[in-house]
Amino acid sequence: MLEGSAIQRIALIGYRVTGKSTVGPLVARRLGWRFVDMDQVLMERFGDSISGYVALHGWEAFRDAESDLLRELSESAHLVVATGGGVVERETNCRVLSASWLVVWLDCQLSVILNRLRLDSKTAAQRPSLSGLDVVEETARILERRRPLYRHTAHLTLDSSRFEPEHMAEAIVARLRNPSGPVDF
Ligand SMILES: Nc1ncnc2c1ncn2[C@@H]1O[C@H](COP(=O)(O)OP(=O)(O)O)[C@@H](O)[C@H]1O
Ligand SMILES: O=C(O)C1=C[C@@H](OP(=O)(O)O)[C@@H](O)[C@H](O)C1
Ligand SMILES: [Mg+2]
Repeated sequence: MLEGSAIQRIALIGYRVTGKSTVGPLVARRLGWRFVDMDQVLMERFGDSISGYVALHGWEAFRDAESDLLRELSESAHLVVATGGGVVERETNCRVLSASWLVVWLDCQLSVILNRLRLDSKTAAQRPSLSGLDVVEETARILERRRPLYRHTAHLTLDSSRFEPEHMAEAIVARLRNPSGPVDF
């Protein structure tokens, strides 16, 4: 487990639409730290949407770029990062995160995820199909596979189906200031 005084960076992990990109800036603002959304940086590097890039180059190329960026960010201090939902697909990423970040898993109920996926305007450009299956089947299957990876990698878990973004940001800051506090909300 990380020591409180050693925590220099916070990573938000979790499935698509669990609120990583929404909660991250709220945490950074409270701490006076920098916020980075990995998907935004990757789209700037690609000069393309995630959907456009994956259609041309495939998921492995996306995962390579994502892993390179995570390693780069792991050199910085006073940083809050919203990862992409698939960052845990690479074991090396999980090891890097657990070792040198305070990792917060935003968990969420399947029904809420499906609803947010349908409503969120970023879905078409930033969340291309992972499997070719229909979205309900894909989400259920991939969530089941990833949940143990998120759980294993995280130091703190918050239920994004139950809490508002501001409330979760508050809980994350409280955990940073008191590392022996509760690990689940
Ligand atoms: N705790 C929450 N309660 C209600 N809506 C939320 C919550 N967190 C995120 N949302 C909404 O869900 C959508 C996806 O959020 P986003 O931050 O982009 O998720 P992620 O980065 O995890 O994919 C947005 O429309 C956002 O407003
Ligand atoms: O679930 C995934 O594998 C992905 C999630 C997306 O990010 P969000 O979790 O912010 O939607 C984005 O990184 C990309 O489409 C891959
Ligand atoms: Mg996001």
